[in-house]
Amino acid sequence: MRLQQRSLVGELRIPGDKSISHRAVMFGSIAEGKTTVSGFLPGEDCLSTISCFQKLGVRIEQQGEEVTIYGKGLEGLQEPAEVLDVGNSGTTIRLMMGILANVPFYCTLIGDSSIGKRPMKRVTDPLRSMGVKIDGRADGQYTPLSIRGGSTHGISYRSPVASAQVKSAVLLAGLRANGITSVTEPEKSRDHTERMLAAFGCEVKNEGLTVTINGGTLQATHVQVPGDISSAAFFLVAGAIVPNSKLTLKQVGLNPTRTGILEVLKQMGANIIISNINEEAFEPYGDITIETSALHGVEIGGELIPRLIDEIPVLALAATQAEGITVIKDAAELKVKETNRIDTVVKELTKMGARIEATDDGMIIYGKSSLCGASVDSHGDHRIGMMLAVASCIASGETILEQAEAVAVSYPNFFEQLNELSEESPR
Ligand SMILES: O=C(O)C1=C[C@@H](OP(=O)(O)O)[C@@H](O)[C@H](O)C1
Ligand SMILES: C=C(OP(=O)(O)O)C(=O)O
Repeated sequence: MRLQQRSLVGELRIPGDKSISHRAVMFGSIAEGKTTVSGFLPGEDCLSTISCFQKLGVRIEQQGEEVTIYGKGLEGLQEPAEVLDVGNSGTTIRLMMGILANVPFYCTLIGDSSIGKRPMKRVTDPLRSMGVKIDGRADGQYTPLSIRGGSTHGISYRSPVASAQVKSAVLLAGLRANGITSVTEPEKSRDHTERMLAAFGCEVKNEGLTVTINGGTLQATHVQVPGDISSAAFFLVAGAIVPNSKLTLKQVGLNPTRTGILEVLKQMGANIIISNINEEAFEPYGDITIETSALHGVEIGGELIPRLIDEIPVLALAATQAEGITVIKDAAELKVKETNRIDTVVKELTKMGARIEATDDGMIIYGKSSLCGASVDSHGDHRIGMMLAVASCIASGETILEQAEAVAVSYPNFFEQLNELSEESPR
């Protein structure tokens, strides 16, 4: 795909939150009754979740952003005749394993080549200690994985990583476990599972960094999915770094476990206004306006990292346009995402003229540098692809993006929206 400089002005409706869309389908599939979902993200990852639950015998109808799920409870799931293919989606495989821990039948789980490199022991270890039978490559570290659940018991699990996928898998496995199941994390990760379990009528206790569940049955409900702040992040950074830009992003999720990006951009000096906030919904949302801003470098680490983990590639781009040095630390988790995002960010932004170094747990970016067009590659990672497309908006000359189609994993209409905005003020 060929891309070039442009300024960005206008209003956008950001597509539905990926984490919440996955959970709406999963929880609807194991709830009793008809769950309806509006604002669903029809991205490839969430479509993989739908397809897996259909193979587990759940009737699910999806038309664009509207989904209807005819749940018959956990006991309504059926042993699938085929392998469950999660595609590129870590959320699908890890949360689904937690759900499959509750049922006494056999499933095999596979994914694409990226999923084949992502660590699964973080989930297989605690689930095995609950009594689930799991086998897989490298003793259950990698796909293909096979799982047979059934009679399990609760555990008090202290997770070594702040991961919502690990936390969710263990909590979901606790739904039919004998006794109490709790998870304690080193830092607070996104809490969509806890909020949505409560919305489906299941009691969840939150105490500091510990979440506890004492079994539970889910009742169908309606889920309204807000816009995905991780998708909005690309336009937030674009609005801040592209000259003569002003963007308003409508109805974006503002769950505090996800809003680290807003805190960091403000700290960097970005002009951000949040309006029309709705706190009544089970997931808060509001409109975010951002305009071209003079940014300066910052240090990003600690408890902030899980609250902006997926936004780090695009924050690294923002840092190339900030005066001074930006240090990103405590972010070794980036190495086990769709790609090693420390390596792919550094490699691709260097091609465009950025001064950026990889460290063991993050990166150091020396701003401000002028970026130039180059031949760059998403490496099949949606977030790297979108970050590079935003970089092309400020780069001199033409940028050629290989494997641009990867963006469909989380943001199928990303290029359409980018083009619509820049049509209003071509340069
Ligand atoms: O639970 C979720 O929906 C997610 C949790 C995060 O992963 P980890 O749990 O591995 O941190 C995040 O990076 C991913 O995009 C979505
Ligand atoms: C890491 C991501 O997703 P997942 O873990 O679900 O593949 C992401 O969307 O950036």
